Amino acid sequence: MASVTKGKAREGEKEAMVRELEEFTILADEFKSDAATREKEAMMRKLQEFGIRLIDEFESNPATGKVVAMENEVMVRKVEELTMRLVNEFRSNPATASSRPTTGLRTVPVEAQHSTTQKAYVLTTQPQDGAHCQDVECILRSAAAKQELIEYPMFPQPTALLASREDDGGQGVGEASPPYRIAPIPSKGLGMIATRAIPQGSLVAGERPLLIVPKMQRIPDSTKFTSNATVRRRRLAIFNEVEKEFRVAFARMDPANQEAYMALHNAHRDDGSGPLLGIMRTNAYRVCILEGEPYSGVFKDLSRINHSCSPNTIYHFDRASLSMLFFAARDIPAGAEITSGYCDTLQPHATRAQALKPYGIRCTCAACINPTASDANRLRISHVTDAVPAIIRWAGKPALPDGLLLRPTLAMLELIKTEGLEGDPVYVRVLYHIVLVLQVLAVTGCSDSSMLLLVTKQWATLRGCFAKPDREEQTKFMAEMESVTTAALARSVVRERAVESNLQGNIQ
Ligand SMILES: C[S@@+](CC[C@H](N)C(=O)[O-])C[C@H]1O[C@@H](n2cnc3c(N)ncnc32)[C@H](O)[C@@H]1O
Repeated sequence: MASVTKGKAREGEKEAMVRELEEFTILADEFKSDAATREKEAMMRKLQEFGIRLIDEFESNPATGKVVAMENEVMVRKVEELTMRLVNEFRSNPATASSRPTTGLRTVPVEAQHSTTQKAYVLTTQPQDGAHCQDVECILRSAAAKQELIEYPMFPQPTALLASREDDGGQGVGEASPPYRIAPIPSKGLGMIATRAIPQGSLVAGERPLLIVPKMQRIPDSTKFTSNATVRRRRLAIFNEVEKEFRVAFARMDPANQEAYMALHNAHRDDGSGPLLGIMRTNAYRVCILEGEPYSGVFKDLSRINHSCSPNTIYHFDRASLSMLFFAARDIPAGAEITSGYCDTLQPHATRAQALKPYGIRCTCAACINPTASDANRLRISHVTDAVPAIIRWAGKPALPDGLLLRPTLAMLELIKTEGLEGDPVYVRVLYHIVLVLQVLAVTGCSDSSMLLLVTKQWATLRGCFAKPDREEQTKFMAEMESVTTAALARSVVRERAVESNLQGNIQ
């Protein structure tokens, strides 16, 4: 299996691999109901995580996935190891051994393994804070997931900007209203249009989902399969069961939210997905992780945002307000379409085109129409790595020229802007590199502080558009700042001494 992950696997091989991994997940569920020990449960979780990540990678990018090839290989080896252990345990476990055939995963009978006591999911309406039409219907895997959702610090906060239905009847005009309207876009269906200029870093929209569901559709405990059920049949059965689950949650939703949900686009009408699942699969954003499991949500307005390979937004899910926040990645003029990236926009055109297929999208943006130069640019941009250690080394060596790192980092920033990738984390990373270099130059008196202030402000604004850094990231950031400042001070002392000795030399 590892050989097909080396980047250039054919479409059929990838599909087979995805199908196999889906089966691992099914197997994982079956096994879970029999797992008696902690070790087995931990194994299951790991296996599922790897399975989910791999399926994600391969579905979104059939050539290499979003991760680099090395990482892919390591992941696949781990999945293989875990699966072997799992299957061996399965066979040697007296509770399951007799019912397990020895002919591989495809023919594993499911019916003998289901726990009838295990509850499949928990339905809850959150946050119930009194905001009209702003409650979110949630299908959660467990009561523990619900606890994790509602025990988040400061939960529930109001949404940052109410959706247009709340304050001006959806007209989208006036300063208090959202700066957008939903309108038809040629050859894209509906889309989101800026009704006024939105400066870089400003909030475009804050909206709670209509429905939150687990991202991975699992086989419910009640599902029965015959021992020779094909993958396709199992898949359809899963779709059916999920649709039933969704229907129960849908029935609990506010009628206005039900109407908004059913009005959304469905690109999965012909693949066996029911209407509720089809709409979820077309419109969902990943929202949060609960009990280690990713969840998706669909939105009345945000799900109208169309794809671009040069998106003009940055978004993250804010757990405290249970809402998705969209920000302008660059200045958005009034009348421009507001867009997001449905795929990894640093990947080449061919890979992006594959990832967009499930949405029925044939992208006609500038980077897709004329991909040769753009692919080369994006490849260069994707190679940007953490340059902080290099900056610290440069700062600590006063003999190295002042412009050594500034010129290439500024050039990279321009390249990212040319490709319209200000919404990608790489842009913030390069801004950070420039801030550090300018700091060193300012301390050594080699640049004026106005540029430093300007770039620092831009970096801080855009950094705030992404999810808050966790404690580990914050600690790393503080340590980096300290190292750069220390190196800059040492550099400036050496420079001052050199100037002094030059002066003395001139006087003598
Ligand atoms: C999440 S919906 C976006 C809103 C949708 N346009 C609507 O009318 O509700 C995704 C669907 O929008 C369309 N779409 C999104 N981005 C597009 C693009 N760049 N070009 C063409 N169609 C696009 C596709 O039909 C896709 O399945």
